[in-house]
Amino acid sequence: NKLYFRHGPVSSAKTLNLLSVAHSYRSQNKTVLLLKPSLDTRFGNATIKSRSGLEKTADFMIEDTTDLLVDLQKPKELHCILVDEVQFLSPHHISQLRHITSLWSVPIICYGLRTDFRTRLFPGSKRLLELADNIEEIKTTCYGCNRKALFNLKHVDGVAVVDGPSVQLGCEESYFPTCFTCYKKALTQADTEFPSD
Ligand SMILES: Nc1ncnc2c1ncn2[C@@H]1O[C@H](COP(=O)(O)OP(=O)(O)O)[C@@H](O)[C@H]1O
Ligand SMILES: Cc1cn([C@H]2C[C@H](O)[C@@H](COP(=O)(O)O)O2)c(=O)[nH]c1=O
Repeated sequence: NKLYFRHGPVSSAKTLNLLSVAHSYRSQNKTVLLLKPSLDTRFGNATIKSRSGLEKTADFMIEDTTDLLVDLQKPKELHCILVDEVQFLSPHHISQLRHITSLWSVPIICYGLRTDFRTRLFPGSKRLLELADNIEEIKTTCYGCNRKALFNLKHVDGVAVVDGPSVQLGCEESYFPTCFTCYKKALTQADTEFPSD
């Protein structure tokens, strides 16, 4: 059974896609487990919510200390596991998900960001790129033009930034999906260098 990584920039409808897949399984009386990192508290602890307004409750929250191979209980019948905000999981949790696909014979579909606002891979996303059978891009347009968005531009008080911690929960007021050209332009306007190598 396969491990999937469906990645896209902020606001590309990743959560909407996850909720739609969950709905499809459940409408066929199939069992899905919805997982998310406990770090993501934006919409209340166990809520998986899309900007479209749709939401569902997570079945299991993954803490830093969670041992998925011990703490996650397999239901009698299980057809799929869906994981939201997967960029916040540790590489170890990603490895454990990889093992669960074969131990439980179940597909696992992970949704999340590939890179942070500094253009760097999140550690969990890096591990997924290494371990996933299937890597799919969820596309959206740049907020500044009509090209495809690739990066996540962070604004603080309306000014583009590339400094600060990788993780800071937020919505449209902080992060915008952008193409390379608009990302670079916003940094230039803020007198900030493109992240160095
Ligand atoms: N008021 C709205 N009604 C319907 N769809 C919306 C609304 N606001 C945003 N959306 C859509 O929701 C999607 C993004 O939501 P979400 O699933 O939260 O994305 P992501 O998980 O990638 O951040 C976009 O496709 C956007 O067009
Ligand atoms: C780019 C970026 C994002 N985050 C946070 C902001 C949100 O809480 C989530 C992304 O949610 P979405 O459903 O994909 O919009 O991640 C962060 O902490 N650091 C970043 O660099």
